[in-house]
Amino acid sequence: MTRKTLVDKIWDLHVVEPGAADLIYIDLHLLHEVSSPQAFAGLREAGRPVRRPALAVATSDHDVPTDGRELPSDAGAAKQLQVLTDNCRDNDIELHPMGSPGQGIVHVIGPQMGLTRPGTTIVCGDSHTATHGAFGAIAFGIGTSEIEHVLATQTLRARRPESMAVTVTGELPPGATAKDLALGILAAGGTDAGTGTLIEFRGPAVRALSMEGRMTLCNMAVEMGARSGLVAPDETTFAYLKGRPRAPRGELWDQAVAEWRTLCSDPDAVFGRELVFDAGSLVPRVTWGTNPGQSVPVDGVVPDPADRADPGERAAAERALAYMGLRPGTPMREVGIDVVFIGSCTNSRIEDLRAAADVLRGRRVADGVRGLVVPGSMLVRHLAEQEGLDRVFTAAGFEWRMPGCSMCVGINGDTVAPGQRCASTSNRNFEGRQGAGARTHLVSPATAAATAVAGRFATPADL
Ligand SMILES: CC(C)[C@H](C(=O)O)[C@@H](O)C(=O)O
Ligand code: SF4
Repeated sequence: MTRKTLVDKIWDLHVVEPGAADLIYIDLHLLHEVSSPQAFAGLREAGRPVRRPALAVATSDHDVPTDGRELPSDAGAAKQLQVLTDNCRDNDIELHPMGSPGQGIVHVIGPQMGLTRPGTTIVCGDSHTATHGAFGAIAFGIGTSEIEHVLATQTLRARRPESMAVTVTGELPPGATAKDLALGILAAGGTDAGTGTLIEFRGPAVRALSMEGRMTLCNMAVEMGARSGLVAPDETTFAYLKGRPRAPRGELWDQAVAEWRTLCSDPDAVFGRELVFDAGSLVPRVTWGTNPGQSVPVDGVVPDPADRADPGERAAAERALAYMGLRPGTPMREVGIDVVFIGSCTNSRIEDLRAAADVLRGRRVADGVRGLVVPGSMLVRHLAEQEGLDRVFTAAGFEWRMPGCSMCVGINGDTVAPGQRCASTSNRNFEGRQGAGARTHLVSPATAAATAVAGRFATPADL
């Protein structure tokens, strides 16, 4: 009887050469235009080919305009997209460029194609690679020199991460979503609770989440300082993957599922760290500060920094409130907003758009509010249009955009103006993230939609 965590089991299966940092085999390497150019340049200079081009898949997501233009107005962004195209062509790597049916945010297209699979190792030059962990994969972000190493060898030198268990007990109450759960766990544990670990999310409330909800949760594991997060695969995982274009078929499918069923932590596995969170009393949340751990219930108030005993925390809270332009004690429901962004690899999948559209059907955004819906991929956009969601959004006064990272990080030009307040379904509310001086409040898609209608923070139940 072993006492291994799921992370250790998957890791062990991938060790090519043990060491202080192991050399591990990488099953899937995802690429985008922002973090890959130098890695390809390094290979070229060294005269080395890409070792396993068939195990790499690239997409254009961060730089792409989402307003229908064919090229970014920024010359640097246009160049980056062209360089990715050239690198993929020269190295025989599958690319989903702007405008193509498979294009989308890298963390949205991997799962939707059935490329993201249980028990695999997945890397990408992007911190939110953790999203893929929802399928029971070890998936984490890497730096440029590591991208080059993976391209050249299909392996990576990496320290085995410590396993952390985040056990979510109880049941999510109606109205509370996976995003609220992620924000709740972050508020409870803080943004360093998982530093250096790989978090296994488990417990009944996690099992009850859809695959898309699990992706939202794992996406935000990195905001707890973790290298990544994962969820052991189960029937929900298999049902999601079955029939996807790149998923195994026929006999291979049956074999794969039989193998995937063995992927779980042993009952008495030892975790380096543990956090237990009760989902039973969770309500929709909204961030008030400048890190994702600083959130309160939507029916709460802006906290008072003076209540913090720790001087460092107090100073950080004061600084956050100054940046956010908020006064302690203000009910969040009285805080007016200028922009609502529904998108990003956290919340731009079809269930997210359905949740937002359900709230917006037959309603209008408040006067003066700008609303943007940016689907995570061309496929999500297409599915949404088939269901008529695009018409719900446009009738409500939202802009219906082309897929990409967009206002999550603002490098494609979709930004929030200085001093403006944005209710955003993304994962980071750092200073300047959505534009210089922009004030970001992280919320779920349902809360974002209700907030757009009310013009101030609101939940669907408030409308
Ligand atoms: C541009 C990219 C490397 C970056 C990341 O690593 O996460 C971005 O996706 C982000 O979310 O800030
Ligand atoms: S959507 Fe945002 S968080 Fe996700 S990869 Fe793009 S920029 Fe990063």
